[in-house]
Amino acid sequence: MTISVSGCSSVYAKNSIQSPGKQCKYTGQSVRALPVRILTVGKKRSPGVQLLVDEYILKLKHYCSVDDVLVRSNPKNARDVRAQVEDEDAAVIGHFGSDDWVVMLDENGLDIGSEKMAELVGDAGNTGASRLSFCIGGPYGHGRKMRERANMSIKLSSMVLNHQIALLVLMEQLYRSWTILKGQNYHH
Ligand SMILES: C[S@@+](CC[C@H](N)C(=O)[O-])C[C@H]1O[C@@H](n2cnc3c(N)ncnc32)[C@H](O)[C@@H]1O
Repeated sequence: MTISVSGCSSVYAKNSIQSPGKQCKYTGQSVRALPVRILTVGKKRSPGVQLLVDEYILKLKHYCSVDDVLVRSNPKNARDVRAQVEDEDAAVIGHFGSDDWVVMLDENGLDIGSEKMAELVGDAGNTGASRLSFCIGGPYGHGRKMRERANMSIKLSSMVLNHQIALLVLMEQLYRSWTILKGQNYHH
């Protein structure tokens, strides 16, 4: 099942007190804030990345709760890539509730801008889901089961990113999304 993330307006409200930047269809409306869970497949994180992750979790806590979960890469020490990806899929999917709205991060996913990302966050609150989950794959990406489970797949760039960099870009875009939804002066 997929959702549409179209229809953002980029009208700039010059006379607004908050002087918001580009807007989306939910700007100024009340949006149901689903708790967010981000699952990243990988090994131990670098301290520098962890500092930034913690900083964005603090920023995001003004808007929604954020659960940052590191899923161990190759959890069963499989010897071939296919088995490794299947094991990683199973480990990640095991963290999802049946009513999670799951967004898969993938370099071949849907190319959306920041306003549409804000709409994705707003739309997720209207799906009936109880949590918005994002998943970032391991060194070989996601497998078939994850692709079947995900409600949608998005790209952050046309370039392939290291999973730790993908996590940071995702967190910054979630923060940006909330400032767009709230009409705050961050996104220009
Ligand atoms: C090192 S990449 C894996 C690349 C691998 N070629 C693959 O098959 O996906 C690890 C993870 O980071 C995320 N990622 C990397 N580049 C991305 C991009 N441009 N957009 C969205 N997610 C990306 C994806 O979740 C990917 O599974």
